[in-house]
Amino acid sequence: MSGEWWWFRMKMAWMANRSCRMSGVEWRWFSRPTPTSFGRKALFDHLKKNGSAERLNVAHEGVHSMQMAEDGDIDGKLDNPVFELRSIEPKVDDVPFNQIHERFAPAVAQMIITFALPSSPSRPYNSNIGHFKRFKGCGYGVRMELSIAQPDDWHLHLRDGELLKTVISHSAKQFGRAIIMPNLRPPVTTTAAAVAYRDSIMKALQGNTDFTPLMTLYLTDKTSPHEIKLARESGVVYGVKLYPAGATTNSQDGVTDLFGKCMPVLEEMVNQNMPLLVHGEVTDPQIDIFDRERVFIDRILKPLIQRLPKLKVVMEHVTTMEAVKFVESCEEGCVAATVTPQHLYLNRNSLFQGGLQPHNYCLPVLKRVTHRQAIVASVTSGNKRFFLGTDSAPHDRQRKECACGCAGVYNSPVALSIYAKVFEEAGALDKLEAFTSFNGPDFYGLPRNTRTITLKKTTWKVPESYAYASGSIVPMSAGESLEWLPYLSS
Ligand SMILES: NC(=O)N[C@@H](CC(=O)O)C(=O)O
Repeated sequence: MSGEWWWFRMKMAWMANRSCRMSGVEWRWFSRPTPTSFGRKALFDHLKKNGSAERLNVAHEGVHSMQMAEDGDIDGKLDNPVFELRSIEPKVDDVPFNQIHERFAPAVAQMIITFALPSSPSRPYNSNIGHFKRFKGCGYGVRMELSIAQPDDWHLHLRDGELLKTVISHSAKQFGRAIIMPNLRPPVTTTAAAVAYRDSIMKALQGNTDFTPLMTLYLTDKTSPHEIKLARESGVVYGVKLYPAGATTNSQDGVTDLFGKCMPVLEEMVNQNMPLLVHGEVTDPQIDIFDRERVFIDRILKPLIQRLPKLKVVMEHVTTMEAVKFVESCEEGCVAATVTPQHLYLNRNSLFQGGLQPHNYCLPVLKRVTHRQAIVASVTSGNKRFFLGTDSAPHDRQRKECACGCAGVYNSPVALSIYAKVFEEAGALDKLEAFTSFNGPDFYGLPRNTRTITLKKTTWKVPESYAYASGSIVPMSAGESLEWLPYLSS
């Protein structure tokens, strides 16, 4: 090769319904010139002659994309690429191509693999190199991208004032819509307050109308059934949040008498098909903090659902195997759950590793690894009852790193990268899109987003903090390297 880097990109539309004919494909690409070198046409003629039917399917996909690449979106020249493609038997010393298939094929709307064919080290070789090892004796890289329907965030704390202005873009850059939690000070207890809060969010968005806040009301013992009617009529309120009084940040005005004073409101919510969004922890000081979710299910959630089987309920930020089992046992479409990045990715060791870690402290608190594993198993199984809800909950650094630190993990900037990582590690990237982008709107009876977002498998470093006028916020995984960087298509 002529002292240049050769790039070509093979773009495979591995749609779900095409995946089976890909099965069993085993390809490796060798970049170095070998005794038999081919131009592009010769390569595919060769494939036709030597490949099996399945292999030819792959080759045809390849032909399309090479032509697309030639049309100019590729970095480099393709006039007469010289390379050899060999089919090989499974085995040997590096990651086989069929792992790409195993991990991605059923899933992914689209995957782009970039092979860099270096003949000179003059260009940086390691940019965009994915997690695939280089093949022995030859250099090339693989770049991967997942394109999925744009996700929504079904549990988000945006706060107000300066904090709102600081965090809003992190959500609006990635998510189409978000359920906005009402635990401000004072809490958003009326439709009028929800409308006003929505206005301030829209203002903070500074003209970005692609992001839609879905407002919620904060349930109290005093909420009236009439307020639920108003909420429904407003067209901007999508749920009512139940905070047991004292359970978490800004919950002091929450509910103390669910089965008494709140019952008429809950009945009206059934009439209005208005979902109840539940912070599922008891506040009984006798109950160990790690058991509060489990006990809540027995004492509150099960009896509630028995009394009002048609009430739509979202168990927010599930953290235990009991919670996922319970949600799985309920009627699909009636009871669902949001799942945060931290409860899928961390366990309670992360609170204490190397000293107290306040930025991993949230409520419900992180649990044992066995709970995390159970949540991962349910969510990555493709169960429609589970969907993305970050519970991203920013607090000023000083309010986290102090003698009595607030609960809440700020995860908006890293959420999609972490979800993708968890699904990838579970071998379930094919289930990611339903979790991030389909199950939520389906449950809420809203249309799925039509835009797409691309997650690029490239390493990026999470900032240590985000500064704002009165302080700074420390994100989840601050300073760590992550992959799967999201880009919204314009
Ligand atoms: N998750 C948290 O730890 N904190 C949330 C409240 C909540 O959802 O519990 C917050 O508003 O800070």
